[in-house]
Amino acid sequence: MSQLLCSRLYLTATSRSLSFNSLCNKTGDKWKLSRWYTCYKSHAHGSTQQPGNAFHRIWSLTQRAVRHSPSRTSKSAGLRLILGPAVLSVSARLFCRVARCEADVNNNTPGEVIATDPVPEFKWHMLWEFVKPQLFALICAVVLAFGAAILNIQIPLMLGDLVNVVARYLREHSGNYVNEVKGPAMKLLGLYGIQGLLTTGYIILLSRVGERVAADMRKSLFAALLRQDVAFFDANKTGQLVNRLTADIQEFKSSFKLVISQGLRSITQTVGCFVSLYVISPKLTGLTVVVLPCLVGAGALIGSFLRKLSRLAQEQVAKATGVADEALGNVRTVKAFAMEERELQLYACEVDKSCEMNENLGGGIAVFQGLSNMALNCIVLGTIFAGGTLISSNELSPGDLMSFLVASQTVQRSLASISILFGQVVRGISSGARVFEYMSLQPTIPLSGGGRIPYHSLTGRVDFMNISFSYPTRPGHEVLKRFNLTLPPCKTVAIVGESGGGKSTVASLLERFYDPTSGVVMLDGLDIRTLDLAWLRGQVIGFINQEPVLFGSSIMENIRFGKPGATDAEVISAAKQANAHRFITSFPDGYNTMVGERGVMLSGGQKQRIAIARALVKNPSILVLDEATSALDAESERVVQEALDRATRGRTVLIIAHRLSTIQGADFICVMSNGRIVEAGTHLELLSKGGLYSDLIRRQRAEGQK
Ligand SMILES: Nc1ncnc2c1ncn2[C@@H]1O[C@H](COP(=O)(O)OP(=O)(O)OP(=O)(O)O)[C@@H](O)[C@H]1O
Repeated sequence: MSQLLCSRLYLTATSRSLSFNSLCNKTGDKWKLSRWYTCYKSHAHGSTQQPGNAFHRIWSLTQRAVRHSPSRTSKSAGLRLILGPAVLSVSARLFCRVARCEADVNNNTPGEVIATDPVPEFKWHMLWEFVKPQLFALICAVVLAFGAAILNIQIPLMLGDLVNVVARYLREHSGNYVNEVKGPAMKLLGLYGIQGLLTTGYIILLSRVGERVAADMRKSLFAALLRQDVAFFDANKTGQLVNRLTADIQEFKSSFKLVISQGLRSITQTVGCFVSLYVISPKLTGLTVVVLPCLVGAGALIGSFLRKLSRLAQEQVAKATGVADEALGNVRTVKAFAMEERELQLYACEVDKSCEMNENLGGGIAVFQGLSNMALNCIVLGTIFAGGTLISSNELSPGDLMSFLVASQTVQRSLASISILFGQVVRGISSGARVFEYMSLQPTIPLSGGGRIPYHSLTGRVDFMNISFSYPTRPGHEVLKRFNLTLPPCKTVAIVGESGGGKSTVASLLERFYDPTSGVVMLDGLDIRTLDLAWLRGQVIGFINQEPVLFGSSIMENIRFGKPGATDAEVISAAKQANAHRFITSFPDGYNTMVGERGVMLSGGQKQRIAIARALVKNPSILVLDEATSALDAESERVVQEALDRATRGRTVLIIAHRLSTIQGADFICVMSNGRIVEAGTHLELLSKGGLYSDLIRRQRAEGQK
């Protein structure tokens, strides 16, 4: 409708010589946007006032500035009359809601929803490494995008030519109308066609480049994460790391594509169209130069509000997803405690909040689009009024006015997209910086770092010599204190003791998940820090813990995880040793049975036996059993224990156990307390001592009789 009205006005202005000077006064000086913005910033970020009050105060300042302006005109007053109350109420509500939403999100989980970590430095040389393989496609995309933008600058001028031809024909009524129009119209059509082709070309190339860069970054980041040592995963949440792989790389990819497509196009078009505007009419250009920045500034301000609202809404959606994720991931616990209703309420509460935020966002966008449409149409109107005056004084042709209108619309669109682009670029750079930061992290215990593999076959002797250790995440808390222990070749050594005494920590040091703060762990007389870590973990040490984690693939693949190149026969032999072959073959799909996510489709005892088979398939010299049977019922424990007894023959074994009944046959038993060995000997020797070990035995027997 507004376009129809404008075209009517355009026709009136170009056909009649009316004077519209009074309507051409500039209004940009009255809005005092810079003052408004400064006020908004100081109130929004520093003030202790209610955000809504702050907004009203800012608005009244603006109103006062408008009222006291000496050059008030009827147009600005009219605008203020129409827009003032509406904008005031809608914007104040929007402002309050943004502030409230932010407070909500901050209050619910402090420091978790809104990331406050300082943004690391963006590493351009790392980006270059990913862009280099796509350089040719990227250069082609840039050239095509640049070409499309240059052609876009030509369009207003050619449209003007076309209008001039029509106007001349109307004035002179000579020649054939179709012949007159055909030439410029065909040229214009050709230009549209070429521009369409260039646009298609650069978008295809750019999405290819973007996708490939993102895919390479994902692979590289995943490799970098897997390279890190266990201490890194103690300190970083899995969700955060997964977010780097997904959301951050997605954000970076979007920004990357946007900068090259929209950024390049918008800047080229803005500069080119401004030159065209100036060539067509310096006077009209002067008017545009005054009004446009004000509108773009206001647009950027509202846009930043909306982006903030959008970010908060996204974070709230992520929070709701987190609640659902946790409930579904732990569905057995939820059901066991009949907490379905509570989880539903929690989720519904988070979803309602996100719904409210998204509604606010939708409202904000609607207001923004309504206002910006109106403002742009007002500019068209003003240009037609002013252009009509120039036409009446023969300073401008109707075609030139048309060119000017189209070119100025292109400039407005380009400036608007540059302002949006700016925020996107900032977000993209910070996402990229975080991704590159993780990529360049070097593990303190590198998996492959030139460590050696001994030529001789191992005896399997292990010595913990004078070990002191604190976890990197808790440096002040010494878990092991000058700890000494020898695991003789082919013997079974058990560690027992109170909970939290440091038993599992000893196993972690042998696996070299961590390095001791002081002291050495020796394997066959060699410091394990000098040995090849992949060899040590992959071939020398087999590890079975209390809660075996299986992957969501087949039983065959899960056992083969212990030795990637193992033949089917090796896998089956390991399964037999682990007492697992019989139950596996009782399944309809046998070794191809899928075990479900984390092995949920198997019983605890079955999972444990597959884990034993997985450890045995690599035929390790050293076996570490960290409470391998403590989660099982009596019958499962019997079958698993039988498998373990067979598995431990001919190997050096370290058993960490709670249930003392399972380690009575060990060659040597150590009792740990507070990071030290306080008693050591065989079962009978320790019993005869009557110390901590016999205390523990007595307590467990008493508990068993209850
Ligand atoms: N990843 C870790 N980061 C920081 N501290 C840890 C970590 N793992 C364990 N600890 C701490 O180290 C101490 C020893 O833990 P460890 O797991 O070795 O004890 P444990 O004797 O095996 O206990 P339990 O018998 O209960 O399994 C505990 O105080 C524990 O809180």
